[in-house]
Parts: sequence; C-alpha cells; structure tokens
Amino acid sequence: MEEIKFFKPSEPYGEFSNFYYTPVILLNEIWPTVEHYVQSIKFEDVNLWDRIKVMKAPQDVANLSSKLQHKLRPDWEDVKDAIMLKAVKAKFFQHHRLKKILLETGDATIIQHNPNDNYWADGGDGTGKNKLGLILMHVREQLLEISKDPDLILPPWIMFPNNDRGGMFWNMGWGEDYIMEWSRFVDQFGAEAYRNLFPEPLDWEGTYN
Ligand SMILES: Nc1c(N[C@@H]2O[C@H](COP(=O)(O)O)[C@@H](O)[C@H]2O)[nH]c(=O)[nH]c1=O
Repeated sequence: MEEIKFFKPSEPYGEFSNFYYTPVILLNEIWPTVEHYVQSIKFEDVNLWDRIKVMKAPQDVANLSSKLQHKLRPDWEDVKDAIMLKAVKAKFFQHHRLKKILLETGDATIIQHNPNDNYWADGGDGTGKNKLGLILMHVREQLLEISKDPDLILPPWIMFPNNDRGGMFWNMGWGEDYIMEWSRFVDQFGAEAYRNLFPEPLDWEGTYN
C-alpha cells in the first residue's frame, strides 16, 4: 500500500497541513487556516478568537495557544476529534483544487509525519496515532461518496451547505468567483447531465435555468 507522508506546508502534499494557507468558512466566519479555527475553538473566551483570527503565522497561533493551556475549555479532549474533522472537511469541500489533490491520492495511506506530535501525527517513528491522517482519509471517503471524479466541480449547496443562497457571500470575492467557475463547468459538462447527478434542492430552485 502506498504511503503519503506530509508535514510542512512548503513540502510535498503540504496542502494537507493545517498550517497551509487557505481560508475556511466555519460558524459563518472566514478563518485564514484550519489551525486558526481549531486553536480558537479550544477556548470559550471569544475575545481570544478575535485575537487569533488576525494573527498571520499559524505557528504564532499555535504558540499563543500553548501558552494558554490553563484556559482550555474543559471538554476539549472529548470534542477535539469532531472539531478537527469538521474543519478539515470544510477545507477540502470548500476548495475544488484541494478536493482534487485529496481524491487523487487514491487509496494511499496518508500520514502526518512529525516527531513532535504523537496524537495528530505519527510521532516520527510510526507510534503516534496519526489522527490528522485518519481524518483526511475519512474526508476522502466522504468526497468519494459524492463523486469519484476529481475534476468534477461540486454544486454550491454541497460545497457551502451553510451559506444561504440569498446571502452576500455569493456576490463578492471567493463566493462570486466560485459561482462563476461552477457555472462555466456546468455549461461545459452539459446542464441536463449535471442536473441528473445533482438535482437542485428547493432553496436552489431555478439555478440551472
Ligand atoms: N506542528 C505543526 C503542524 N501540526 C499541526 O499542529 C497542530 C497541533 O495541535 P495541538 O497539539 O492541539 O496544539 C495540529 O493542527 C497539527 O496537525 N503542522 C505544520 O504544518 N507545522 C507544524 O509545525
């Protein structure tokens, strides 16, 4: 079985790192990286979230968080896997390019290789739990259930299920760019054929007209 090892964002498969720069929308807010989101959610104090969100380097975020261990929400150990899954899922559903990279790993085992982390990574010698690798493979399964074609651009109601059709997100920046790219893709693919794969839900009615 092929193994894919990743660690730093600048190295091969760096897109799989939580430090990789790519925005994610969670809780109706845009976070600069998965790391910014996960480290914020560790704390109940939302003032800390605002402080973290404007920090540039994910490493600075991680450093600040490790200094504030005494402020951790009491249930963190119980919820951390679910929160990480939610964030990693959002990242790979919300970005077509990243989704494609993940799907193109086929059935390879994905391993976060970091000697300093026995939980999210392999501990360097394979004794770590590799939870982030397991989560990435789980998200890959979830994507495969929707479509096995890495080039297929998914409809907005699947990529951004929490963004209402009437919301401002679709009228500017990221949301607008995505709708334009998706529309071009649907035209090339053939609207009827695409619609057969992805019939629009009630709140997106009329979108193929
Ligand atoms: N330490 C590290 C990465 N690992 C990430 O750091 C986080 C550590 O979480 P926690 O143990 O809860 O503070 C977690 O998201 C893990 O995947 N990644 C990188 O690119 N570069 C790093 O230097």
